[in-house]
This record gives sequence, structure tokens and C-alpha cells, in this order.
Amino acid sequence: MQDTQAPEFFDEGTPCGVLTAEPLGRVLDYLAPEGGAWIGAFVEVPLGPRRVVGVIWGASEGSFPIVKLRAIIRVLDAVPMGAELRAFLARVAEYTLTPLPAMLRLATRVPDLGSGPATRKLLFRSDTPPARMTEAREKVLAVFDGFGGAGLTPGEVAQAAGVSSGVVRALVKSGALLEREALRDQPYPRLDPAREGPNLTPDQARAAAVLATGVQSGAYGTTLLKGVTGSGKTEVYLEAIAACLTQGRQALVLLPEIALTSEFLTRVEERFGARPAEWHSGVTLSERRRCWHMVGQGEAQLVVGARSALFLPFRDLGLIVVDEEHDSSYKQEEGVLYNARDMAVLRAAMSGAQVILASATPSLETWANARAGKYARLDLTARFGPNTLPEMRAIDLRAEELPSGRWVSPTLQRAVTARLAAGEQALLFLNRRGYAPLTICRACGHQVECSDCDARMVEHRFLKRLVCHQCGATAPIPATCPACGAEDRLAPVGPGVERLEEEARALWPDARVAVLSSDLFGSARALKDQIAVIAGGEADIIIGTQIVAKGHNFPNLTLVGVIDADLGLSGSDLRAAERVFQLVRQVSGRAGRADKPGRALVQTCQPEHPVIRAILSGEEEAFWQSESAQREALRMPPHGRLAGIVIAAPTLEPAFELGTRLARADAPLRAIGAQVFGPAPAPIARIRGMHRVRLLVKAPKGAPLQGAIKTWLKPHKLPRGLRLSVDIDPQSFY
Ligand SMILES: Nc1ncnc2c1ncn2[C@@H]1O[C@H](COP(=O)(O)OP(=O)(O)OP(=O)(O)O)[C@@H](O)[C@H]1O
Ligand SMILES: [Zn+2]
Repeated sequence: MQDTQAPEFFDEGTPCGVLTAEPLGRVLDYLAPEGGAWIGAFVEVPLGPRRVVGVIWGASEGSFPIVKLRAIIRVLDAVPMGAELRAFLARVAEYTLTPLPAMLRLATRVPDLGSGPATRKLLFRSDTPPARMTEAREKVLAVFDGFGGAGLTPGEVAQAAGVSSGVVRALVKSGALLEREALRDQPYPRLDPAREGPNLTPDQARAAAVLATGVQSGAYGTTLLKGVTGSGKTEVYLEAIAACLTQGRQALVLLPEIALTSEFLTRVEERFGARPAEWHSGVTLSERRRCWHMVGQGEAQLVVGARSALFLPFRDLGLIVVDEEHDSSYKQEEGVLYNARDMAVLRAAMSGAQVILASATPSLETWANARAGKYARLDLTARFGPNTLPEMRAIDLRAEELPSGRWVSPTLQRAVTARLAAGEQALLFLNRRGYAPLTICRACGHQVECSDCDARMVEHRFLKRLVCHQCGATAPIPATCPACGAEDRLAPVGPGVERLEEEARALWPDARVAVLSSDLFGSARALKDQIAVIAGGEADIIIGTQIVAKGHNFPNLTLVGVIDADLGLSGSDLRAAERVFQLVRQVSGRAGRADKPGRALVQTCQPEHPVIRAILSGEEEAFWQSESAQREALRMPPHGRLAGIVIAAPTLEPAFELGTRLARADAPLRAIGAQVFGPAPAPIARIRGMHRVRLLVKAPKGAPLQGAIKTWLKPHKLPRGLRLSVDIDPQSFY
């Protein structure tokens, strides 16, 4: 770690090193401003003709004559970044081979950091009534009464009352409203960890006690909380949060899906009497700002957020919960390529915090870490209350009569009909967005592809467009074949959720059908609303992609039908088996969560496949052992390490050329016992017009992979127009 010798305070006019988010690759020297500045202070500095935001990172590098240094313009109104966060950013940068400025950008994604005062003018109601009352004025005063005397900005008042700003100004002038300077970022209401929680079952209580003891130790530790779906993992980790808040330390809960936050926020409110801070792309800019500053001031006790919440400036982080820790969305696949689950463990280790990794179907990595004793493990083996786990059965598609263009087998159809008759809900799960995965010309066999990507266009009837799932490009559905010109011969092949919806409406014309697919909703809020509607019972049949698999509680849902369990099994992906296992077990767990027993019917053409057998039997330990053994034999993660290299270029040749050069100069990799495979065209050989070439580095477990990769890449200058990205511990190989 750097700066152990760096001074804590820089007197005015002394040089210090400032890190900015500009892609310069190093810390720049500046002179401390009037009044001096603390290390970690957020500052504004001149950079060429511009002013940019930075952080005082440490001592001056001394590489520049002091007389030529420019001075820091000012210290910003924010709590200085603590040593722990600075060290964490440096470690993540090293681990993911990311330049530090990009890390700083991740940690300062807050609006108006460089501008705007920390206070703003707010209006309050005075005791003086307005000289003359009008309808508009009455509306304004009613707004203040409605907000219980809280201060509001003039803009907020005008909008809430539906009046012009002139009306508000006149009321200020007459003295009926008072103007006062107020803190721009309001503190959060206090959460009360002493409030009584639910009565835990003996198993839950035991797990909660162990977790609370861990938190109370004030030391680092990671625990896998493995509980079957509906076992009360959330209730248990809420107790660990209570212990953390009681100690006066901050807690962070990471969720894999924004749509899950609203249910969780309600549960926090029930348990602690107030709502926590939220950090994800679905919150407003002013809420983001409030969250960032309050976390930095130690005023936010609990944050619920997406993976980037890990880079918030916590003052004293005591606990990180990673819910559904196996979820692949914890891996950031663009920009800084990091796995939030793994980086949570790193941050906790650096700040003496506990980590709880919660899942019914943990990742193989976590399972293996628990087996090796690196993580503790707690098991909840039964559902809460009288509920039992759903009964699981296969439907052998080879034995069913299924006309072409239909995907619901007669057996599944009968089961759904029976549930509807009983007034219960059924869920049909198909992990495919859109109407049909493939559009093919029946005259010439042509498949419609994206013009910029090596990917087929997917028909989305709801949008009335073809959509590329790689780059998001859309095109009208053509009436004639783009290759042979034949009219009306383009036909959809295979099912997506929209086509399944069509089938469901035909099979059960009287049922209320709701589709849940991430692309059907303009906003996270709309998706949340739809989920609430379903949970409230206003749908009989729910059709969904993988977003329905995650953590939802639909009390009246008693049947889950998995339309195609084989989907994903045939892929060459390292984690194909693991993913199918997790997804199908997870989605089946949505059934029978309240007082009625549930059932899951799994349609498959290969009921004797080991993964399908493991899903049905629920013999998870055996499944993980065999998966682990297979990966061990291949020296694949978690028993070996991987790094994916992608070279992208407007034309294929220079990308391949660089790849070949790299593959030949592999001495630094061989030095640590690593091998390089490739170059080869990536499985998706073109995205957004860029050709993609992949290399894969495979190293023994425990080998110093990052250092070797750095040494390996260093001598190779990147030709113009080429992009090279390194993905340490890759999750996807597209
Ligand atoms: N001790 C308890 N007292 C009252 N209700 C409980 C208790 N434990 C669990 N529940 C209820 O049981 C349901 C399932 O619990 P919870 O959501 O915590 O399970 P989970 O293990 O997180 O589930 P999943 O992994 O499927 O998301 C919830 O409605 C929860 O409120
Ligand atoms: Zn595309």
C-alpha cells in the first residue's frame, strides 16, 4: 500500500499528489490551497484549460519542479475520502487491472460533487396569513400542510400545488412563507435496531445468533447463509443487520435486481421502523446525492443497493450482505470488469466487516470456499412455517403429443387448468425474451441477422420490431425476405415469452395473463409495480424470464411450469450446468410459499441428464461435489484461474495479428505455470461493428496471475483503433 508515510495534512503551498478521474494513468502534483488540506480531501484542480474534481491521494511524486506546480483551486464540501476506501480502490484496480482514475470515477458517481453549495434555500410556512387569499395561494398553503411543515424548494412547491412560481414568490414577499437556508442533503430517519423482530424458529435463531456474534466481534469474516427457498434467509440476516446497527456501524445490502428492492425496503421498514438509503440506477439524482453524502458523513445506517454501492464512502462499514450471491448480474460486464461479490469480501477484509453471502443455490466458488473452510457456512434446511418445498416432477417431452408451434404439453396444461379452477396462480417460466429467437425465410432458409453484430435478430411482437440482443439495434419486421425477396415467407421459429403468452391466452381464454420480462417495461418502477400487482393476486397465469426466478414472494402461486429445462444445458459454457441448476431450483422455489403446497413441473427431452436428475431429486451436495470434481479435473475455476482477453477492432486482421503476437510472446505467463489459448474469433465475432478476437489465459490456483498479465501485455503497444480488455475471473465468454 502506498502513502503509509504520507502526511495527513498538507499546509498551504506544499506539494501533494492529486488523483483525478481523467484517463491520465497517474497522480499529478499540485500545491495545497489556502488553509491547507487533508489527505483524502475532494478538491477542484486546474487541468490544462479545464477545472476537474480530484482527491488528494498522497505525498507529492516530486517529479515536477515545485515552482511550476499549480495550486489546488478549492477544497470541496464533502467529507474527505477515508484511508480505507482509498486503499480499497487501489486494491480493486490492481486485482482487475483497471487504471486508478477509472476506479475513482466509480467511487464519485454523484451529481454536483464539484459544484453547488451544501445548503440551499427552502421555504417554510410562517404564522402570518397572506393579506389576501386566492384559490392559488390556498393550494400552496395546503401543500405545506400536506408535508407536515417540512421545508420545500420553490420549484417543488409550485409543482406540487400546480401554480406558477409567481404565486410562490408573492407569498414569500407578503411574509406568509419564510425563506431559510437549509442543508441540501437531508439526513435519513433513524432506524431502530431495538424494535422487536418476528419470533424466529430455532434453526433461524441459531443462525441469527452466530451471525450476530460475528458482527459483534468487529473482525472480518465471511459466511455462506445457505437456506432453501422460503426458509427465512432475509429474516435471519435482518438480525445480523440489527446487531451491526446496535454497534453503531453501517451496513450494506446488495440485491441483484432493482425490482426486488421495494419488497425489501418494506421489510426493513417493518423491522426497523424507517426506510434505509437506496443506491441504484432507479433513484433520482437528488436521492443519489443525498445517499452519497450521508454515507460519507456516517449518517446513513443502512444502504440497499446495486453492485456499485460497494464504492460508496462508508465511514465505518460493519456488514455487507450479498443476497442471491450466485446471481451473474453481480459481475459488471462493461467498463470496470469486477465481481461485486468478490470485491465485497475484499472490502470487508480491509475494514473489519462481516460478509453474509445468502443463497438457496450458491455459486460453486462460494460452495468450494465454504468447504475449504475459507468461509463459514450456515444452513437452513426447511421452509418457514408449515410450508414444504414444492414437489418436483419431470414431464418427458418425448412422450407428449405436442403439435408444432406449441410448447405447453398436455400434462402441464391439465395441471395449470386444475390450479386455475382452485383459484390459485401458475407460473410458466421460459428464459427467452421476445416472441421468437429466430426468424427464418421458408423459401431460401435465410436467417435475419443484425447488420452490426454476429447475432440473429429476435422478433419482439410487443414492440413490433426485430431486436438485436447484443447491441440493442432494432429494425422493422420485413415483409419480404432480405435475401431472396420472397413475400410473406418469413416465419418465427421457436418460442419466446411473448409467443408463450399467445399460447396461454389461446389455451385459457378466461385467465388473466401477465408477462414479466425486463424489456417489456420502460422503467424499473413500472416493473416493480407489475410485480406488486402479481403478488396482490391480480393475475392467474404469470409468464416470465429469469427475472421471476429471483426472490419474489407470490403467496397464491402454487404451480411452476418450466417450459424448457434443456435450454442452456447444451452450451459449452463452463458454468452451463451450474446456471441451469440454480435457475430451475430458484424458479421452482416460487411455488407454495404461503399456506398451500406447491409443485414444479419441468419439461425436458432428457430426464435422465445428471443436471435434470439433480434438479428433481434436490440432492444438491452430490451435484456440487460432482461439478467441483469435474472442474478440478480440468483445473478450471474454482480450482484454477482464468483471464479472458478480448481484442476488438473495426477490421478482423489487425485484431488477429495482435492476438497472434501476444500468444507467441507468452514467456511471462509460462513463468507462473499459466497457458494461453487462442487467438480465436469470439463466439459473438462482431458487436456494434467491431470484430472480436479472444484469448484465454489459464493459470494454476494461487498463481500471481495479474502481475504476469501486466508483464505480458506491457511491451505490446496497442495499434490505433484497437481495444483490448482483460477480464479477470470471467463469468461469460461471448
Ligand atoms: N420467523 C418468521 N416469522 C414470520 N415470518 C417468517 C419467519 N421466517 C420467514 N418468514 C416469512 O416467510 C417468507 C419467506 O421468508 P424469506 O423471504 O426471508 O425467505 P428467503 O429464504 O429469503 O427466501 P428466497 O430465497 O426464496 O428468496 C416471508 O414471507 C417471511 O416473512
Ligand atoms: Zn446488433
